[in-house]
Amino acid sequence: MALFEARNIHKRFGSRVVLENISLSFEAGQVSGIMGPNGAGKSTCFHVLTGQHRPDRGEVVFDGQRISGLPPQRIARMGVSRSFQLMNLFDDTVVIENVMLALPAFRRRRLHAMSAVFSDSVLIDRALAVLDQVGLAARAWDAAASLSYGDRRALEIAVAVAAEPRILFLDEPTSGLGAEATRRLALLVKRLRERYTIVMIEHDMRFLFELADKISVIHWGQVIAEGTPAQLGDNKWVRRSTLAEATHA
Ligand SMILES: Nc1ncnc2c1ncn2[C@@H]1O[C@H](COP(=O)(O)OP(=O)(O)OP(=O)(O)O)[C@@H](O)[C@H]1O
Repeated sequence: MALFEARNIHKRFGSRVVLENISLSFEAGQVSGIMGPNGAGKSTCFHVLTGQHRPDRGEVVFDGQRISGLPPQRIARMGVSRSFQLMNLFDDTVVIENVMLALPAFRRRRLHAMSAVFSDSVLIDRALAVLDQVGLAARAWDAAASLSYGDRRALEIAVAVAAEPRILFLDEPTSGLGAEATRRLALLVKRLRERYTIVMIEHDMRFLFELADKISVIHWGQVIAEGTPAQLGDNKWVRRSTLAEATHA
């Protein structure tokens, strides 16, 4: 059975139906991708999967348990972590603090003063281990605001990873990144896939096709195609988009 499933999801805003009847499944240990044109409903779908939106019909099941309708914080505590399209970091702090605040051990200790947090070697070691996973351990004590755009994206992923998820949702991880930062992010996702089940929305087809085991194409609020990158290479919509991307590159 898949680790995570969406079954017959329907979502409308007022009279606008955004998701018609979406079914998706993500296998443990795989990287799954979601692609589709602007406005197809990908972000809405992500919001439904991770609990920010409640579906009007259908259900979301994680590890055999129905999670649709639960508050997003509860879903997160069950092991579902996500990054957001807009970076969501504390800029007036150091890099490691962003990670420490997201550690379950931090919440369990109920430490309120940051000075207490910084003298807690267990929290520091755990946060450093997380930063090491994303290649930022050497920047731990630097100001968060001093990071490059690519490193900020890696820190955002570290914050999602700090929650010790079983499944990691990444919302357009390459958005705003240049070629070099995108290449480094691809290496990071390859490292993270050893530990986590990953689902990502992505516009960069080259990135997605290099990393994903399975890709679902969403269009008009429906899944119009699904398969391995090799299987999707022949899909009419995918070929058109790849061609468009190549001619704009
Ligand atoms: N909270 C909302 N209220 C009303 N309409 C919304 C809301 N959220 C999204 N929509 C509409 O739903 C449609 C799908 O939006 P969504 O952001 O899910 O698409 P997307 O595939 O992620 O697009 P993009 O690739 O541009 O990010 C759009 O027409 C959008 O205007």
